[in-house]
Amino acid sequence: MSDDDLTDPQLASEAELAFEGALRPKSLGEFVGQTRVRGQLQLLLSAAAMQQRTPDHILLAGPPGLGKTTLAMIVAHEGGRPLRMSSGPAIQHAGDLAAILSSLVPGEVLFIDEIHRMARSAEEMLYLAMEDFRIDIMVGKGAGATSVPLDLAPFTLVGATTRAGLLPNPLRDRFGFTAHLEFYDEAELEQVLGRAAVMLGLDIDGPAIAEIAGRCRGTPRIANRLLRRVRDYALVHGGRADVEAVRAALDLYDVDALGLDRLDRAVMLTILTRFGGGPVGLNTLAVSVGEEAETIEAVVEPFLVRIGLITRTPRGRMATPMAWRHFGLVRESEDAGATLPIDDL
Ligand SMILES: Nc1ncnc2c1ncn2[C@@H]1O[C@H](COP(=O)(O)OP(=O)(O)OP(=O)(O)O)[C@@H](O)[C@H]1O
Repeated sequence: MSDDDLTDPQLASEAELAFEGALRPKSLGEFVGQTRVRGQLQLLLSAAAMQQRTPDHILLAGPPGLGKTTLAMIVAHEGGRPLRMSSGPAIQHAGDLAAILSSLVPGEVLFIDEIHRMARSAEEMLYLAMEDFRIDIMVGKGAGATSVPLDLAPFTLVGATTRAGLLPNPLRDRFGFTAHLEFYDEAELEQVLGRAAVMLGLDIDGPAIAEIAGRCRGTPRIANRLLRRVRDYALVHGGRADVEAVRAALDLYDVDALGLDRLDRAVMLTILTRFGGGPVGLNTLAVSVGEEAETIEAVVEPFLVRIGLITRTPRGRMATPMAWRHFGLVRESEDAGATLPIDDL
């Protein structure tokens, strides 16, 4: 994706990485929202500190951009522990994992992002490492191969996944605590934005913050990204970041009042105007929009379903009454696909 793809919750670029790093909350107290998860983590970390032991292994599950990496950093920071960062795709052999595990220092926090994408052989090595702080290393090949046990320093594994369902049960069961991160509500996003604006030294008013919060799809990463574009807009136009500036900046980047982008709108308008509101099957929809079915299913649809613009039925995707209203269209009749703008009625 490009840096301009403002509503993609995945991390975009090196520039964004640096920007995010500067805005990341450093403690649980600074971390906005996710009240339940924060309380649970606080308890887990405090109990470990009181008993002077490494905290249990933690699994953070949830969609991209909701704060999993940030929480892993906080777990290390709150306990004054060093942090090692890796990711599933970087661990393609058991040897990759053995190299990391054998060099951990006592109490270190090991963060593995996208842990569901780790190699199967490494996963199996991780079971023993998590349970007994030990791994077996195979030395030699064929009939002469022997396994040599290696003791590890006690560590806390923090795994992050956007696809908790893909993790094998033996791995999932070895985490002492699983946190399910939820999308943020608008009040929480306003707090995220307010905090980021202060850190950026941006002069922005409350209504402008609320306007951005409504468009960022419940995701702090998108909130911060939209704020960056609004800051640019205010800078170039030499004005304050007020509601007008937010609307102008986000209209320029094709992010509408609900946070829909160009592809979301193409999908919705296809369902509404070409298929009379549906039901329409995924593949037919994908061909009509000119996009991969997988992209529609994994990226576009979850958000449209979540905000109530479409429903999934056994016969395909259907637009809801809210969708007709949002696009200013009405369904002409049950069996006809044609639509008329509300203004024409
Ligand atoms: N609760 C929060 N309070 C304030 N800022 C947050 C919060 N959660 C996330 N952020 C901000 O959103 C950005 C993205 O968060 P983070 O990288 O932790 O998400 P993630 O869930 O790890 O995403 P991915 O799965 O793509 O790695 C960070 O820059 C962070 O500043």
